Amino acid sequence: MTGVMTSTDVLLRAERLRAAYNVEGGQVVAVDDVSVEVRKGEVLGVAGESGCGKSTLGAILSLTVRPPLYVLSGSLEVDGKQLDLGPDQKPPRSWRGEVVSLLPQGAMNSLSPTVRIRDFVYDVIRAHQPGVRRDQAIERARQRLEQLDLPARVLDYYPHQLSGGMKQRVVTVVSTLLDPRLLIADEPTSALDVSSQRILIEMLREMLKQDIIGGVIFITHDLPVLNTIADRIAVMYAGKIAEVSPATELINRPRHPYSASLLSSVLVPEPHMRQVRVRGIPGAPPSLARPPAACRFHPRCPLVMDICRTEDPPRVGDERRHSLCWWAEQHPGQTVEVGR
Ligand SMILES: Nc1ncnc2c1ncn2[C@@H]1O[C@H](COP(=O)(O)OP(=O)(O)OP(=O)(O)O)[C@@H](O)[C@H]1O
Repeated sequence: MTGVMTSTDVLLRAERLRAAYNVEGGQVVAVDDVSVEVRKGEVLGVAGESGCGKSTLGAILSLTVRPPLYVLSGSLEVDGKQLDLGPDQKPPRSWRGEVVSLLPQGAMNSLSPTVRIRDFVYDVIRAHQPGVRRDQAIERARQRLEQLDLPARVLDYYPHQLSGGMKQRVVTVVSTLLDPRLLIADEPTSALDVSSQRILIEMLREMLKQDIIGGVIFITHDLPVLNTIADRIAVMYAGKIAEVSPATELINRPRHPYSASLLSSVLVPEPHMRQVRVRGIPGAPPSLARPPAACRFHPRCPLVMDICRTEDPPRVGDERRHSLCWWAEQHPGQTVEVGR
C-alpha cells in the first residue's frame, strides 16, 4: 500500500531519535537519527545483525531507557499523544504499560521459579495501578486468557509447570493486560521451536484483531520469522535504518545492499529463495564508538562507490518505503541482486 497516511491511520510516529550509552571516555551513539512510523493494526519488523541498535530502539520506544543509556533527542506520537524525548524530559509514568509496553528479550526466563503466575500478574498490574485489588487483577488476567483461548488454569501454575511456548504466550498476555496501543516485542520467538513460534505469532495477530493492542514492533535478527509476521520491515545497520519496506518487497526486491547481504546470509522459506546460496556477510558490523564516515556500510558494501566514502547517503523513497543509499539514488526503483 502506498500513499499519504492521514493522521488517523498513524499509530506511532517516532522522529529523529538519538540515544547514546555513556561509556568510559565518551559516548556510543547506538541509535542515530532514526524515524519510524507504524500504522494502526500493523506489525513493523526490525531486523539487523547483533549490535546494530535494535534493542536500544526498543528501549527508546517503550520508554524503558535507563543509565548508562540516555535519549539525546527525538519525539514520539502514539495514538495521537505527543511526547518530546531528551535528557531532561521525564516520560509520564502513565505511558508505560498503557500506551507503550515492552516484552523484553528473555522475558519468559526472568519469571521467578517460586512465584505462581497469578502472583506475577498481580505484581505487574499493581506496579502500574497501585490501587488494584488482587482478585481484580487475577480476574482481568483470567478473562484475557479466555479471550485468547488459553487455559485460565495456568494462573495457578509455577513457571516450571509451563512449556517454553506457553510461558512465552503467558508473559506476552501479561505484558499487554493494560491494553497498550503499541507492543514492542524484543526477540520474542528466538528461544522457541518452530511450532511455538507460529502459535505466538498467531496470538499476536489475534490480539491485533481484537484491538487488545493497536500495533506491534517485532524485533528479531531472524528474517524468515519476520517474513511470516511483519507487514513492513525496517533493517537497521550501525544505529541507523538502512531500509524500510513492505515485508514482501524487502524480502523479494531489496533496495539496499545491506538488506540484500542480510537476505543472502539466511535461508528464506520460499521456494525460489531456497536456491540462494547460504553465506555470511563478509566483515563485521563496525564499532558504534567509531562508526565509518559517510555511509556506515561502505567498508562491507559490494556496490560501494567513491561518494559512499565521503558523503552521507540520501534517503531515497517515501515514508513507507525508503533506503539510505547512494546506489539506490543512482538506480531508482531497482532491486539489489541477492547473493551477489
Ligand atoms: N550497556 C551498554 N554499554 C555500552 N554500550 C552498549 C551497551 N549496550 C549496548 N551498547 C552498544 O549499543 C550497540 C547496540 O546495542 P543493541 O543491544 O541495541 O543492539 P541489538 O541490535 O539489539 O543487538 P542484539 O541482537 O545482540 O541484542 C552495541 O553495538 C553496543 O555498542
